[in-house]
Amino acid sequence: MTEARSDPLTSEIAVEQEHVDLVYARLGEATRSAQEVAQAGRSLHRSDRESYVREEDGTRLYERDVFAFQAAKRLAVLDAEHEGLVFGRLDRTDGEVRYVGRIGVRDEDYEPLVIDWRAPAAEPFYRATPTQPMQVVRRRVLRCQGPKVVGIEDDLLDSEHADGELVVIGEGALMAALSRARGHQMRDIVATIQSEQDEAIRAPYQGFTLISGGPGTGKTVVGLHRTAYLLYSNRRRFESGGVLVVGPSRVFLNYIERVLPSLGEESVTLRSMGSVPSDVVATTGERADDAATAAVKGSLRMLPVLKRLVTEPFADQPVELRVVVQGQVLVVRSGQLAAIRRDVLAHHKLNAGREAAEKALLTALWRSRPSEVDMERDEFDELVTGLASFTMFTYAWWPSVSAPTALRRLADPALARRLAQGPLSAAEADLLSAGLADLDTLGPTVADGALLDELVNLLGPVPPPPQETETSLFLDGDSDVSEVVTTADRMSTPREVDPFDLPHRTYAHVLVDEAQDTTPMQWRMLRRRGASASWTIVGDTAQSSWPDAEEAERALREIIGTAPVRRFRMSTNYRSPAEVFDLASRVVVEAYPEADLPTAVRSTGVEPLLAVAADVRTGVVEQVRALLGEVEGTVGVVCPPSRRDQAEADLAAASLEGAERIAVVTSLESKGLEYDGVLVVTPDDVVAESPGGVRSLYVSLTRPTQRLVTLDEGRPGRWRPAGA
Ligand SMILES: Nc1ncnc2c1ncn2[C@@H]1O[C@H](COP(=O)(O)OP(=O)(O)OP(=O)(O)O)[C@@H](O)[C@H]1O
Repeated sequence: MTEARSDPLTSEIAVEQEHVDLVYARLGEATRSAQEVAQAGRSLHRSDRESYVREEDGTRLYERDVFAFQAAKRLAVLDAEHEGLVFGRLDRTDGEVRYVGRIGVRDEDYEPLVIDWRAPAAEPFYRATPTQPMQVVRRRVLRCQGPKVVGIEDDLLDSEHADGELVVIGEGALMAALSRARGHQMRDIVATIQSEQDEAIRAPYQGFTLISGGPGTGKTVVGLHRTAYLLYSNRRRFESGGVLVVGPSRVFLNYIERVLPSLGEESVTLRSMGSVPSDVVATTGERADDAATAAVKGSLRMLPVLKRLVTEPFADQPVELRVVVQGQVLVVRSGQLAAIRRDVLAHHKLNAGREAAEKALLTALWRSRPSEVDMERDEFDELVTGLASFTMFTYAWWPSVSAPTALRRLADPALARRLAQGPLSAAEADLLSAGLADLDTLGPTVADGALLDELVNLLGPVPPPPQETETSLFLDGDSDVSEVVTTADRMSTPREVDPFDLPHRTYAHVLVDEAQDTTPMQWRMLRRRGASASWTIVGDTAQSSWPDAEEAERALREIIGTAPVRRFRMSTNYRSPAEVFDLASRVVVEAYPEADLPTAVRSTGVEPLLAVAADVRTGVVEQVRALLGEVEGTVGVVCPPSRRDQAEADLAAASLEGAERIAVVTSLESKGLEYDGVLVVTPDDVVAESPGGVRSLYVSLTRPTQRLVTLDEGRPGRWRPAGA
């Protein structure tokens, strides 16, 4: 007892535990009572179908139900994460004490026990500083595991108003949070959001909010917390309209996917850039193209090529229409067919044009009839459209074309060269066709996604299939119809059934992370999903993998148009130790002097290790073994694409202790991620094999939270800055 009193941390924890217990007890009560009300409501409906719950009961039922449902949902997530519902406390100059948490909880008298972190009353928790204390004397961060308080970190903001009894513990929550080892998933920062981050999080939703800043400045977490904030402050708009969060890769999404649920938000669609078009095409991809091919596929110069592609007739299409009417042969010849095609495509998308094409064919046939054909126009049309030869012709001559079927055609080098003449050089056209050779076997690459999306837009949705019996009549066997949409295509594009429907899903808010990598074609794809949305765009041009930064900028400016723009710059690197970031920034400024360099706040006293090995494969295993011993958390092995699989196999074969903490990634895949220890394998190859060159190496070098090791082959690499 005396011992507990003499230890200020223990007694302060006990005080906070009391309040946290109160909150959990209240939540338990509310959950039970909501279940009872819901149960009562259900039996009311069951016992008397004609009667309704009285309005006010209904509202209460709704409120409690929602409250308990939300609370139960959030608690399930929090328990799994071992993080607390209540994480902050403010002691104010007027003596008021406010607790801040992931959701707001009130007691029976409607007095707040905890304030939702997104509520205006919680703002001083994030904005108050010693120079502008906003009536806050002490800011306290509680560290909880589930409902148990396990730690406290205080910031004294206004010592003048602190009375003698106020206990201040720890050196501040931020440093404590930053020095903790990382797991394989990103954690929320709700307890330690910094003032400049808070401003971006709470900015109004309208127009475009652009958040920039160097590596590790919290752009991603800020974007995600902003999403949670927008849902809280404008729930009706954003929950019904939908929020889309786009990240660079599937690996990245796995890394961030817990952040929003831990903040109580689950109604958000997360998509990797490769899977954005999954609402309109069945197969999407995460494969990367090589640097040069990606540059061609991502460029706006692809647009005229795709436009030509959709109007280009298939090689095996019939060249002449012949039907027999009243014993007379009527013919529409190839020149006339071409004119009809041009005319219909001037007014219709290909997949919406068959009906108009049919009408034009009927008119052409009608005009060509000899005088022996003796019938009215209506009768003539009915007769001709009932002829198998006519229907078979129209399906073969005007097939419905799916986007993958169209894109696949560009794998033919001769066709690619012909259609690309002008916008692309012959060498670029060859890269394009070679880059589509694996489309059928391996599926699309990330860059193909935007091309497929553009094609869906140009072709229009594939119309519904004809009746089953007709399908087998016209689709089986005949080589003329080999390019029409296959049954597999049809089944795989279930959304493309209503020709009048907008094929793309649209959203009320779009968050684009790592936006510096978004190619112009991808911006077009994203814009279709957010035509009337507000946007948050997060990025750092110094980390761009896109070779033509100016073209990407132009594409973004075009999306923004005249909409209001708000800009925020994050200035502090919370991830990398100063020693690591110093090396990384020297590397990037040599090639990219305008890089926006943040200030690293933490120092570990350990310089990066620049190692050289005669044999890279054994070197990798040795260095990873050492790193596993030096850091508690994750170890990332960042490789050039050509060495990734080998490194993974060698590390698996070595069966190192702690192997579950290792992740092997390419420099491109390491975008947005972080590890406690990082080994960058052959940095010169990272530069040579990545579209962004030195900028991609900069990304790799800025992934560690603790230790950085680089490994050169044979001798010190050319990438090293002078003096390193
Ligand atoms: N206020 C904060 N409190 C605690 N940790 C923070 C804070 N801000 C950022 N961090 C941590 O810093 C690290 C980097 O954050 P994040 O990945 O969002 O940065 P980024 O700017 O997106 O980086 P990059 O551009 O390199 O991808 C994360 O571990 C994040 O949790």
